[in-house]
Amino acid sequence: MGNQVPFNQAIIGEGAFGQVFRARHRRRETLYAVKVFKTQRSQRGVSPEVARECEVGTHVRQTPHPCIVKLHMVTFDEDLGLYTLVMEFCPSNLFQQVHTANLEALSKSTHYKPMPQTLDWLGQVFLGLEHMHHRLNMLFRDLKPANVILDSALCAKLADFGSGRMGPSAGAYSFGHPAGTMGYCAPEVLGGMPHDETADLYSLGVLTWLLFTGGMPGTQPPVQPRPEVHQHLYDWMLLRKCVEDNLPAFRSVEGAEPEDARNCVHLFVQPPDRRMRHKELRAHPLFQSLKLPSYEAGPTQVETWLDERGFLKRQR
Ligand SMILES: Nc1ncnc2c1ncn2[C@@H]1O[C@H](COP(=O)(O)OP(=O)(O)OP(=O)(O)O)[C@@H](O)[C@H]1O
Repeated sequence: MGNQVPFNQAIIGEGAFGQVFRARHRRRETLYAVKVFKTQRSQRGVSPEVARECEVGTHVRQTPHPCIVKLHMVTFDEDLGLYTLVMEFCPSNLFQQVHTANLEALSKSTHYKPMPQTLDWLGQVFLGLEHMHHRLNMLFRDLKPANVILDSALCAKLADFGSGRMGPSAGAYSFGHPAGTMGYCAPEVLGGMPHDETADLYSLGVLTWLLFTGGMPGTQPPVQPRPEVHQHLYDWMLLRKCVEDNLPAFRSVEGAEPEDARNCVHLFVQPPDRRMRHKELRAHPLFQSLKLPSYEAGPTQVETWLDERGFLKRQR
């Protein structure tokens, strides 16, 4: 990439703190995604949010995992005051997949049909979270479909560390506002209460529900605008009601029974002390057919498992 300046046409997207560009290596044909953080000229140094994202990114880069986006470089240019993350390029994400499946159902006046890879994607997200929680002692805190990106072999990877943090949280908001995204983030995070890895597992429950039903939590507008935390509790109650009443219905997915999926989501959307943890999820009937690599497995064994299931990107 050297001194190449990305063209406008190569912008992939924009987050609260930076833009993501697609870039091609000059000699090799490899594509990269480059996240460049916005800085304000008047400001001395970068914002604490950006510094946090880069700190978390640096840890992820040092101990990589096949189910977390590969970070090639985390750089800081002192003269320009510019932080940059260079990542592997992933052409799609779970939000796009669910959205497309919903549009297809609408256009054919039929019901949402989950992608056949659904269970594998959930297994991959689970492994990425397990690595973050237990190997890196880190919380992700913004698990949602748009932050699960898919590489060219359709392998799911966690991306966007802007809400991540090292270790559990005592509850206070780090940057004056709660981490995460409404509808997906656990009520205790939004309520400013202490939280740990079970907060990410709550979001995994929402993601599971979404992939199996195509539904969107919180899409029903509240009668009156509510403070954020009330809106979130409303989302939580709505989701629990949906799971209990089977609305919208859990659909069949290759290798998984809809009833197992519903039971699994139910165990995730409980209050934190009653939520399933990693060990229980590994033993849950929904995940057993995946034969997940053991917790002790290193990246090579995880790659072998991905290869056996048809999700390994071939190096060029
Ligand atoms: N490695 C990647 N490959 C391809 N696209 C990516 C990659 N990383 C991020 N993107 C895409 O770039 C866009 C912006 O991502 P980014 O993480 O900056 O922001 P966000 O999640 O949209 O917002 P925020 O950071 O405010 O939560 C998203 O559409 C995301 O899917």
